[in-house]
Amino acid sequence: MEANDFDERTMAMLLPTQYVSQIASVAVLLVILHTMKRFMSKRRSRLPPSPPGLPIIGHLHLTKKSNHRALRDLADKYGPIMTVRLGAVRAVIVSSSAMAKVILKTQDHVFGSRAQCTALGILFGYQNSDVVMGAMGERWRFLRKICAQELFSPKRVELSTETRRREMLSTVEHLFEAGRDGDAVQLDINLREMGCNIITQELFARSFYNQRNTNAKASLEAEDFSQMSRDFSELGGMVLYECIPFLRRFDLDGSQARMRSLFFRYDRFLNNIIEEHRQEDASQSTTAKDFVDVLLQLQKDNNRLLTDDCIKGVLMDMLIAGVDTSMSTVVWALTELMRHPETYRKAQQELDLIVGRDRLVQESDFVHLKYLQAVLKETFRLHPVVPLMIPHESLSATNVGGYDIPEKTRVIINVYALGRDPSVWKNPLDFDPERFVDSPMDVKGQDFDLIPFGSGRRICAGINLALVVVSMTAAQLLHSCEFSLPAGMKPLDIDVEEVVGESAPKLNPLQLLVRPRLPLHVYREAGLDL
Ligand code: HEM
Repeated sequence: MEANDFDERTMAMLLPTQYVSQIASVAVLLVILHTMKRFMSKRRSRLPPSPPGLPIIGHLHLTKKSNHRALRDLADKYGPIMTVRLGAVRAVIVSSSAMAKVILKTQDHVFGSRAQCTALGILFGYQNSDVVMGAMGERWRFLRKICAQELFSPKRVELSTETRRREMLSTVEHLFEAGRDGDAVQLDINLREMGCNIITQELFARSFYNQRNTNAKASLEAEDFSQMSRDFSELGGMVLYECIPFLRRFDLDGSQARMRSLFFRYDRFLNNIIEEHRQEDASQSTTAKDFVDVLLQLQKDNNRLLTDDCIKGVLMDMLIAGVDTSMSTVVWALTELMRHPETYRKAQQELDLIVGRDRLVQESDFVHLKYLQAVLKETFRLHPVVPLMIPHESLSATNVGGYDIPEKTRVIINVYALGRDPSVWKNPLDFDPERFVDSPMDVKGQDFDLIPFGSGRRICAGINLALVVVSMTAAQLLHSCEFSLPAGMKPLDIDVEEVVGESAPKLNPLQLLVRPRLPLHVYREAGLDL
C-alpha cells in the first residue's frame, strides 16, 4: 500500500466522520435555536388565562358546551378575558364591557369576521353565504347593505306599521277570547306566532298563523313551520362533533342526521317560496313588494353575488334570528312586571297619562313613554335573549388587554355577564327600571355596559325593526290588557328560569289571566270583534 493510497483511504474514512461531527454541530445549533425560539415565543406569547383542562374535551365539562352561566362563573375566577377549549375549538371569552369595547370598537376591523367551519354556518348558512355566518368580505358587506336599505331602513320599517298594528290587534283579540271564561292564557305561544307573522310578511308577504283561520291547508303549513322552528331551537348552537371531530363518523346521538333532515325541510320550504315569487313576477310583473321580490330583482340585474343559495341563506337568517328574539324579550318584560306589581302599575299609569284610555296606543307615542323605555332597557340588561354573542373571529393575530390573540381565534362576548357585572351595576340581580330613568344609556351599541344587540360592524342587522316591535308590543299589551295572576299565585311565584342555549327565552310558559282594560268602544272602533 502506498502512502498516497493510505492517505486517500484514510481521508475517505475520515471525511464522513468529519461531516458527521459538522452535521451534529449544526443539529445541536438548530435544537438550541429552536428551543430558544420556543422559549422566547412562549415568553412573548401570552394567551389569556385558562382553567385547567382535560385531554380531548378541554373545558367542555366546565362550560357545558358553552353555557353563559357556567362561563360567567369561570370568568369570576379567571378574569374578564380568558381562554377555554371546547374540545378541539379554542375560544376567548370576554366578560367585561371594557374588553368588549376593545373587540367591538377599537379592534372591530380585526374581530369582524366569523368562523367558516361551523356546522350550522355550512348547512343553514348555505356555505356561509348568508349574513349571520358570512366572513367579512364583499358578499357580506353587500348583503348588509341590502338589508339596511330594503328591509330595516327607518322608511321601510315605517311602511310596515299597518301590518304590525293588524297583527297586534288580532293577538289582543285572541287573548281576550281565550281568557274570557277566566282561563289562564299562555302568552309565549301567542306572542311568538304574532312575531313570526310580522317577520314572514316582511320577508315574503305570508303569515302562517291566523287566529281566525279555519283553512285546513294553512293550519297544516303553520304546524309544519312551527315544528321546523322547534326542531331548530333543539339543535342548540354548537354541534358536538365540532368540538370532538372524530365523533363525526359515528353520529352517536343522531344529531347529524336530524340536522340534515331539518335542513332539507327548510330548503324545500324556501325553494317553494322563491319559485312562487318567480312565477308571480313572470305572470304579473308587479313592482317589488316584499324582501324576496327585492332580492330576485337584484339577482335579475345580474348581481353575481346573489345566488339562489345566498338568497335562501339570508331568508333563513331572518327566520332564525328574527322571530323568537323580539317576542322572548317581551315575555321577559311581562314576567318581571308581573313579579313587581308596583312597577307594573307605574308603567300603566304612564300609558294612561300619555295616551289616555280613549284610544289605542300608537308607535308614535313610544318616544314619550320614558318609563316603559326604562323597563325595556332593564329587561335587555337582565334577560338578554342572545346571552352569548354569535362568535366573532380574529382576521389576524393581535393583542387585547396585554394578551396575545392568535389569528382565527373565536371570540365570544358574554352579554349575560356584562349585564350582571357588580362593578358596573348596583344590585345587579334586582329588576329595577329606576336605574335607567333619566339615564341617556341606550341599547344601540354605544354604551358597552349594555349591548344586547352587539355593536360595531356586526351589530344586529334587525335592530331597528326589533326595537319597534318589542316596544310596540309591550306598550300595546300593557295599555289594552289587564293582566293578573291565576288564583293562589303570588308575584314572586312566577319563575325566571331561562333556556340555556343559543337564545335564552323563558323556560316555563308565562300563564296569566287577561281581560280588556279600556272602554269597549275603543276596541270596536279599531275593528276588534268584542
Ligand atoms: C330583541 C331582539 C333581538 C336581539 C336582542 C338581537 C340580538 C342580536 C345579537 C346579539 C347579534 C350578534 C351581534 C354580533 O355578533 O356582534 C345579532 C345578529 C343578527 N341579528 Fe339580531 N337580535 C334581535 C332581533 C333581530 C331581528 C328582528 C332580526 C331580523 C329580522 C335580526 C337579525 C340579525 C342578523 C341578520 C344578525 C347577523 C348580523 C351580522 O352578522 O352581520 N335580529 N342579533
